[in-house]
Order: sequence, then structure tokens, then C-alpha cells
Amino acid sequence: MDVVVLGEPLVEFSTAASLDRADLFRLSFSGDALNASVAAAATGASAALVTRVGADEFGERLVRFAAGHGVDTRWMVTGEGSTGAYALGADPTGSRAFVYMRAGSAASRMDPGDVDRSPAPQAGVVLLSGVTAALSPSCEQAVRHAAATARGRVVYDPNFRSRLTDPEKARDVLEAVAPHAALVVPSCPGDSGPLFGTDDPREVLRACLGLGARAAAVTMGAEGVLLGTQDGSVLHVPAVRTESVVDQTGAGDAFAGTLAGWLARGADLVQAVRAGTAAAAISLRGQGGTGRVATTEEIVALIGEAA
Ligand SMILES: O=C(O)C(=O)C[C@H](O)[C@H](O)COP(=O)(O)O
Repeated sequence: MDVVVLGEPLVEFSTAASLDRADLFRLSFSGDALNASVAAAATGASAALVTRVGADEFGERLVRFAAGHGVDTRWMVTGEGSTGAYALGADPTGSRAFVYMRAGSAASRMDPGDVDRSPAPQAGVVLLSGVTAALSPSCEQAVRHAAATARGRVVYDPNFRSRLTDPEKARDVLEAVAPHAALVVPSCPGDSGPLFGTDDPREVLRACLGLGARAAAVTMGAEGVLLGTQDGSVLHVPAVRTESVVDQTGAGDAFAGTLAGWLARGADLVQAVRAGTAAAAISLRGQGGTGRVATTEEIVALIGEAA
């Protein structure tokens, strides 16, 4: 398997209105792990999502949705607990608001055994996230175990969510995973404040490398990506401009999933980051986490090179 993603797919109820007023929601499917695995599969890499869904209609639909996007669903198993869901809307300031309905969900019951039963240890790239680690203590163990047992490259997206965890716990997981990571992809701002106490991207980069990650790609939205490696090289990769921004949800996951797919297909780090920035820009054109998935042709047209 080229890419294995571990985490929780979610049913998504989204609206452009504010959550305290909206009465019509669009139903779709998201969650950081699903968004990333769909993006990885779209690169032409083989990509599996390792998770559990509930024995309910939404669980079945999530599996169908992932399969429809080319994700290998053999390790999306049915377990106790319900399928997780979230509502996405605008908050009063105009930025996005999330409400989670995922406590005790089937995916939150994953444990290190789910990793051992999956192709994660042998995969070319294993993509892990702070959201997955924050779901429950057993999920945190699964993330730590997946990082420690991966023979391929580990990519870690801290994806800090204050509604799921606190900075101290999130930093603990990051410190445990970073020494195993080929690449850490923190957002700045976003992950940077809670995890590193700074919104200076160069400091965030230094901190990630200081924790032992072989490379770090600090994502800065419209400011692009700051990519640095242990040999001291630092490169600024500009963002790909896009005019029609509908919704930013899932842009970070599209970045991570796409770069994981390109890395697994033999691209170097710089190419993979460039591909990720193109996929992130295209994802801004769709509503929700999977509303607009970039094709390889679109990515190649934007960055002028192929994996
Ligand atoms: O918050 C969670 O747990 C989710 O999984 C919901 C969203 O789909 C992702 O969070 C989007 O993540 P970004 O790519 O950073 O926009």
C-alpha cells in the first residue's frame, strides 16, 4: 500500500449560514482522515483509510463514499458505537464553526490492534494526525504505535482542535511522534500558537526539527509553505492563488494527503509540497472537506511538473 491514513471519517452537515440560525444543511462526508485519504487516492497512489464506522446507514455511506473516490476500504470496519458526525457553518465573525457529534463514536474506540491488523506498518507513507490522537486514550495509543512501528515514511499533521484536546496533551503526542516522522506539517497560525507558543513560522520550523522530525512543512495559508530539513536548508514555497474561494475546510487535509501520495509515488519533498499547495488551492473551490478534490491533471497544470 502506498499511503495509509489512520483516523475518523465524519458525516458532514454544512451550511454557509451561522449554526445558531441555519435550518438547511448539505449532507456530505469529511473528517480530516477521509479528506486526506481521498486526496491521496486522487494522486494515483494506492491509499487505504484505517478506521471504524458504526453499524448504521451513515457508516455504510461513508464506506461507499470513500470507495467511490478510489480509497481502499478493506480496513474501514464496522464496530461498536455510532458513526461520527459534525456540523460546519459560519461563526458570527464570518470564519468557520464546527460542532462535533463524535464522543464515544466507533472510530474513537480504535486501539493499537487496528494498526497491527492494517497495512500501516508496511506502507510507503503513513499519515497520522493530532485529531486522531485526540479522539480517545486508545486512539492516542494507536497513533503512537503506528508512528513507532511504521517502516515507511511517517507524515504527521498536528491539526490542533481545542474542542478535542488541550495544548499540553497535543504537544506530548507531537513530541512522541516527531522523532519517527519524515515530515511534520503544522499550520501557522492554527497549530503554531497552542503547540509552540509562537506564530513565527521560522520558529515553528526550528521547533519541529528540534523535536527530531527529519523535515517540516509549515503551512501559512495564502503565504505558502516554509519547508525545512535537518541539513539546515529552508525553502519558501508560494501558495497557488485561486479566485473562487467557497470554503477553506479540508484545505490542510488536501495538502497533507496529496503530498503523501506524491511522496509515495516517488516525488521529492519539494515537488510533493508544491503538489500539496495546488491541491489545497483547488479544495478551496468546494464546500466542505471533500467538496472539491483536485485531479492530478489539474495539479500538474498548476505546478508544471509531474511526480
Ligand atoms: O475537525 C475535525 O476533526 C475534522 O475532521 C473536520 C474537518 O473536516 C477537518 O478538520 C478539516 O481540516 P482542515 O484541512 O484543517 O480544514
